[in-house]
Amino acid sequence: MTLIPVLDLAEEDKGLALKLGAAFRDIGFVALVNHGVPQATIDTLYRSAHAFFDLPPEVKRQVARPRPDQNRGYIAYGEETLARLSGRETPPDHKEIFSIGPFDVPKEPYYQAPAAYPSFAPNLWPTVPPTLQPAMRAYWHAVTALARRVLGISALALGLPADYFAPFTDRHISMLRLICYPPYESAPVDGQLRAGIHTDLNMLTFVHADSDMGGLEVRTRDGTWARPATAGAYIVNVGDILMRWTNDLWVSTPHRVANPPTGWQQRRLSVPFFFQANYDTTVECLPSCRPADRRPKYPPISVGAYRAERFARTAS
Ligand SMILES: O=C(O)CCC(=O)C(=O)O
Ligand SMILES: [Fe+2]
Repeated sequence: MTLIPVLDLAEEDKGLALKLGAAFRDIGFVALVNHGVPQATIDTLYRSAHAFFDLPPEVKRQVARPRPDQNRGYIAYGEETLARLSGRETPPDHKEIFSIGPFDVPKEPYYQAPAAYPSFAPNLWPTVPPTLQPAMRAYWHAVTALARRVLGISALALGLPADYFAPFTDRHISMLRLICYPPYESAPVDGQLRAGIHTDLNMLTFVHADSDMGGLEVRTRDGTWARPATAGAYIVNVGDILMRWTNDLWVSTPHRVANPPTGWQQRRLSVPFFFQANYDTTVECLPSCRPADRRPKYPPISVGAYRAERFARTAS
């Protein structure tokens, strides 16, 4: 039995919608093949990411994250502990990160208003390697196109018109991360993982990774850990905001990045794209998810307010 269903995007959206809806209800994850993101765009991104993470720490720190509430720039080893998102204290994740958000946004009040912060905080582009910025820009555009297709299929799966989410995502505040999971120099300390158990806060996440050794693991409903084969495929999962939007019909499933076998000497790179709706989108139970006899589980909330609330709870 395959626990994470594999969907072939060469098929028609209507048929895919049935499979996607079932997977997002049951496990909250799918693997996508024939996804349309050009292999050359992916390869160039990995090459640039390797070159960046190979740099000495002091060079990477030239683009260090300016403030803890901004997901921008270089986040060094020791600075992120994903298990904290659900209130667990663990050693830090064994990883380092380079992160960007939207770029080339118009100089208009929508993007500069106080409510826009930190969704449109400026990016910090490294000058070395020079290929990194163009590679990330090209990848962002390609993976955004994939996200738009999956959003359309998601809307169909929810009994909504294919373009339902378009007005809520036309100024999306997504984040693209390059994550480097280095080999362990000494054995992991008790409770340490490459990334601790967490759920994603955003709408839909699209993960591509260059290796499954010490890779992604997904908690199934019976508490066991499933290991999707990421090689070449996109692993797409429902995040907390989409779970809330669907009134918990679709699940935002806990996952983690496991430690590799003892002595494993290779780094793993992953490039998660955290697709998130416009900051001023009101997330309230979708019409097709409204229970007939009861009130929706959650009051309406804006994407920006939701983020601020979750951040405040985990930052202390
Ligand atoms: O590296 C991966 O495969 C997934 C990472 C992840 O789940 C996250 O950063 O939210
Ligand atoms: Fe995640």
